Amino acid sequence: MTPDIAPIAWTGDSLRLIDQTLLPARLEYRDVADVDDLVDAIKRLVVRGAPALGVAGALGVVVALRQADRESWDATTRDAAIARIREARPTAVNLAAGVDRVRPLVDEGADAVLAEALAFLDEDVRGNRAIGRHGAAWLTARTGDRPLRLLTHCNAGALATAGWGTALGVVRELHARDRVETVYADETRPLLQGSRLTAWELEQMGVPYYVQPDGAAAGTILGGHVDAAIVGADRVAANGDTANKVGTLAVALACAAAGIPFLVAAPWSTVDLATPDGARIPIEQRAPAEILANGGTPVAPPGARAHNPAFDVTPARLVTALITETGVLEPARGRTPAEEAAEKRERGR
Ligand SMILES: CSC[C@H]1O[C@H](OP(=O)(O)O)[C@H](O)[C@@H]1O
Repeated sequence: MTPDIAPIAWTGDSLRLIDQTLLPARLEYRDVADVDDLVDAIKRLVVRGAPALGVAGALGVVVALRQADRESWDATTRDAAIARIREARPTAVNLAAGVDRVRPLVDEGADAVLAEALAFLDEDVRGNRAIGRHGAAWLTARTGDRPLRLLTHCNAGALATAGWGTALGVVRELHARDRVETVYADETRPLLQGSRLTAWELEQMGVPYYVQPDGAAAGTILGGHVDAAIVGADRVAANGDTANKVGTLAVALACAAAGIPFLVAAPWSTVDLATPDGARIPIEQRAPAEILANGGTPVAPPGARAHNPAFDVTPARLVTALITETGVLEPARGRTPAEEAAEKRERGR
């Protein structure tokens, strides 16, 4: 399925990425044919968002194999390069899962790996469309037929996936049904994925929205201006605890205090059953300069220290609904991904 906004694609020779650090001012692409380039692109968030990182990981193995052929790497050098891609960012389980999805095919060569990676890309887009349908159905079943006022945090749109989006995929589906009154998009300090990327996507969709400071979210929610919050995820633990962009926990707490739904939209590729709970999810700590400077200009005194976690963890008891491509589970009511996965396996037998 060809996505309308394709943040990641294979050109035949290289991995083509939308350079998300330049949006919304400039829509430019970066063609990556070198492992060092890809690791840099992942670390600098040229490509970002858990599902997008998964596909970048899978296609990144093709990049490594093609480079290994060009530069006559031995297997040890090749495997070390693949490991560097896999470990480029720690929190989104999708990156490792994407590499692991194609890793068994490495000895069959780049073409076999590419076929599997492109199948993975297509699965992600299809899954996101299903997430949109399941999320829209869950919300409309609980809110009647009035248009909804939604709140998002960070960017979980087409740009964060192989296409369509997860949290914004639900917004797109609701918008297609004329069920969105407005969206409050948290700007999402420090890298502004909300004001730069979510706002850009909402403009493309024609959805009315406000950009707001992250610190305004609780007041907007408790002020009665929001019917539901919907966010993405970078890793969902087996018990339903969810890691997402820093500031998400505050949104979830405000939703609980206001008695409105807090929804997480994520494909099963973001669920990590090997991680039992949120305490075991590795949280990426990013550079102090992202906090202490603005566009390279210091904003804090020279001696300032920074605490810059890229993510926080929302406990399952605050997650009203986890929207996946196979349906909706309700962790706050005790339904865990581990239980759901076990039942899916039983049904599959
Ligand atoms: C659809 S998952 C998007 C998820 O990833 C973002 O993190 P980053 O921009 O640092 O890659 C953020 O947590 C989003 O919710």
